Amino acid sequence: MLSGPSGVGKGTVVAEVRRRHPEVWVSVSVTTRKPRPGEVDGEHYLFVENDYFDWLIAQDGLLEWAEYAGNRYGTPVAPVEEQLASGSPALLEIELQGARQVRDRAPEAQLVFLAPPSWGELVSRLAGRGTEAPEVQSRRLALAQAELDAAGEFDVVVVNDDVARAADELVSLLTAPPPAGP
Ligand SMILES: Nc1nc2c(ncn2[C@@H]2O[C@H](COP(=O)(O)OP(=O)(O)O)[C@@H](O)[C@H]2O)c(=O)[nH]1
Ligand SMILES: Nc1ncnc2c1ncn2[C@@H]1O[C@H](COP(=O)(O)OP(=O)(O)O)[C@@H](O)[C@H]1O
Repeated sequence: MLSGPSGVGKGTVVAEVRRRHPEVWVSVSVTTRKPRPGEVDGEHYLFVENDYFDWLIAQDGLLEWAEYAGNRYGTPVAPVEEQLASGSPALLEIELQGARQVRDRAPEAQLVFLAPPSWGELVSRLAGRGTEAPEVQSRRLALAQAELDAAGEFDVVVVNDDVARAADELVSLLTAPPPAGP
């Protein structure tokens, strides 16, 4: 499971993992957020209405869900269970509250935190992406500060200095998790 502050490069690193290792299975989340230009329904997210999200919660259809910066995001449980039953790992890209829920529900899950090389680099990546208005960026950066403070809750911290290197490190963690600590 991969978490990290907005703009650190989670989407970019996961896309690189898929490009290099098409065999890696990545969960597609549902969200009430509106698609950004270039985002494909069913590929990046399943974009849904609030009512449908409520229905999924009522059906126990989500492994975890959270509200983040004014929108809701959740992991459909059935595909993840199917994937794990097949004996192969599942990669979930989710935010901190969701990561905590998964940790409580599945203590064997491996939690990976993607960290920026520096705070300044995070700010400039988020601004450079240019998909959010400045006030939305500020909101996400305030959340980012809290997320960085929680990095110690994760099993592994991967620094996204270089996309290819970070993607390789993530794949090696998926295929050969480190031994459990004491
Ligand atoms: N809890 C939870 N968080 C999710 C899920 N899918 C995406 N997220 C997180 O929601 C946050 C906002 O995602 P998004 O709006 O796509 O912005 P971006 O990560 O900055 O590109 C990010 O931290 C994602 O990792 C999910 O299924 N559950
Ligand atoms: N290792 C990297 N070095 C430089 N820029 C990066 C790197 N990883 C991602 N970026 C850029 O940072 C911005 C945010 O990346 P994105 O994947 O959208 O982040 P997240 O999904 O964590 O919000 C994008 O413009 C992306 O091209």
